[in-house]
Amino acid sequence: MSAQDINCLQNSFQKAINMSGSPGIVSTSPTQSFMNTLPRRLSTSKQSKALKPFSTGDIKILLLENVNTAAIQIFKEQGYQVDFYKSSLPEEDLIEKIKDVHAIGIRSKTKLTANVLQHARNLVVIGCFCIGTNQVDLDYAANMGVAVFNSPFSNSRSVAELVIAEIISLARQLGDRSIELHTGTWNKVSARCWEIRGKTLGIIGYGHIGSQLSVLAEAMGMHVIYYDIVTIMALGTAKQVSTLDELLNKSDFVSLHVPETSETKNMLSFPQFAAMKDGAYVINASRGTVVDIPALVQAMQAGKIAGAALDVYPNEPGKNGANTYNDDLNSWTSQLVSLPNVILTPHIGGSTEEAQSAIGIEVAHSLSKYINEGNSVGSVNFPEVSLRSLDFDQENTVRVLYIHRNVPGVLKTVNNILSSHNIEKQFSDSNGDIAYLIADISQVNQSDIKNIYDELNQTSAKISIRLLY
Ligand SMILES: NC(=O)C1=CN([C@@H]2O[C@H](COP(=O)(O)OP(=O)(O)OC[C@H]3O[C@@H](n4cnc5c(N)ncnc54)[C@H](O)[C@@H]3O)[C@@H](O)[C@H]2O)C=CC1
Ligand SMILES: O=C(O)C(=O)COP(=O)(O)O
Repeated sequence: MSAQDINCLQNSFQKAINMSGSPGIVSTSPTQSFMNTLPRRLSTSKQSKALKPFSTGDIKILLLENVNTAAIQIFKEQGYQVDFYKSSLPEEDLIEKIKDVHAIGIRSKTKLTANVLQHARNLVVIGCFCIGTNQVDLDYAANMGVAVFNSPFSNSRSVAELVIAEIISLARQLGDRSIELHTGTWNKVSARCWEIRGKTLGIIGYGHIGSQLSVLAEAMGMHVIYYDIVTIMALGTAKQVSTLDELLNKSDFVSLHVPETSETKNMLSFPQFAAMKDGAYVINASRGTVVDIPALVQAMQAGKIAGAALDVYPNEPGKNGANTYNDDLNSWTSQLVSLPNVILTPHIGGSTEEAQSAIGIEVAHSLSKYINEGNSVGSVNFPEVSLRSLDFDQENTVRVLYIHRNVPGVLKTVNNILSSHNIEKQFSDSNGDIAYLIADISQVNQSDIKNIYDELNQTSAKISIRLLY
């Protein structure tokens, strides 16, 4: 019987977060603990200092940014309380909402900064229902004992297909022809319209999306070169080049597929546009900070760049609607929209039915497994630890989930505390300053549970503790 079948329970603890110091200074103080098996539905009191079992029905999850219904269904099947919003929330509303939830699901828009996370008293896990995790302060979350999960490749194909469409659209000036005809102008031209066969595509960042794009582009007869900070096996007949400049010098189309980092900020700016071929095209479906848009505008006005497709922007509106994309958000908007052969899309690279439902299922399962079993495999900020499902058939078994600072002597201390019980299985790993131990212990009486919790809670390296039973 799996832990899910049994609707295994989760603990809870109230986190009192002391933000007077660095992000690393996070103290947790339990006000409750939980779990039991399904038939029991016991109430919990947030004020109580005693350990009280509670059901998955007590788990609160906040879902923002129109996370797919497949995820909502999975969470509801788990019995969690789901609070769902179509858009992101203004920061003050987010701070209010995040205070009491155990889990939050977001997409690329919601910024989970230290300033927001410090208010999260009960938070156990964050789900990014997308690829990028730059919107979350991952270190801060790890130091709070909060694991973060994403979906590393469920929307890669959707992005690659969009980019293929954009390469052809830019080469044939499709956007302009369509706008002209929508407004009554017949403009049949072939000047500076090209086939893409035989042209060179330069891919910056040859990861999941870049390499997928490479295969599709070659299938249409393009030559592919790529630049990446790591050496990556070429697919098909693509070739890795050793410098960004070499890629820029040789490419007819340049497409960016790097994450948002300090190194990728303004990766294409004035010098890089100057290094590109005359009449080249630029496509950015990675992150808005990667292309210096005023520099792009200038390069296009000068005729150096013949077209651009942008899916992402340094500032993006928090919700759909008219007049959300204007100069109030980005000072260069009016200049950009007045240029010919510029395709602007509202961050829809991963927005397909296929991608969104696959992401919904994948991330919802990751979150449920972490909440119900403590399984952190796939987490992007945490040691990856799992144990096979807790054996609920065996009486008096408790799973201990202990997140702690990665300092010497912790295992000895913890195992001393657990030593009067039978440690059935145990696994521990570390990731930088954070370490995570899972242990299943048997021969534990109900009366022992609070003692174990209290003793673990007094250990100096502890970040957070959950006991599942
Ligand atoms: N427009 C949209 O809707 C979507 C946008 N994205 C964005 O696309 C990005 C890439 O996604 P994946 O391909 O899945 O990521 P990935 O992690 O599989 O690949 C990224 C590649 O970029 C390389 N890289 C990192 N820093 C670099 C640098 N300074 N110079 C050159 N190469 C560098 C890495 O080594 C890696 O090979 C995501 O981080 C996300 O920001 C992802 C999905 C949808
Ligand atoms: O997956 C990503 O990183 C994306 O950029 C897609 O973001 P979204 O889910 O559309 O907000």
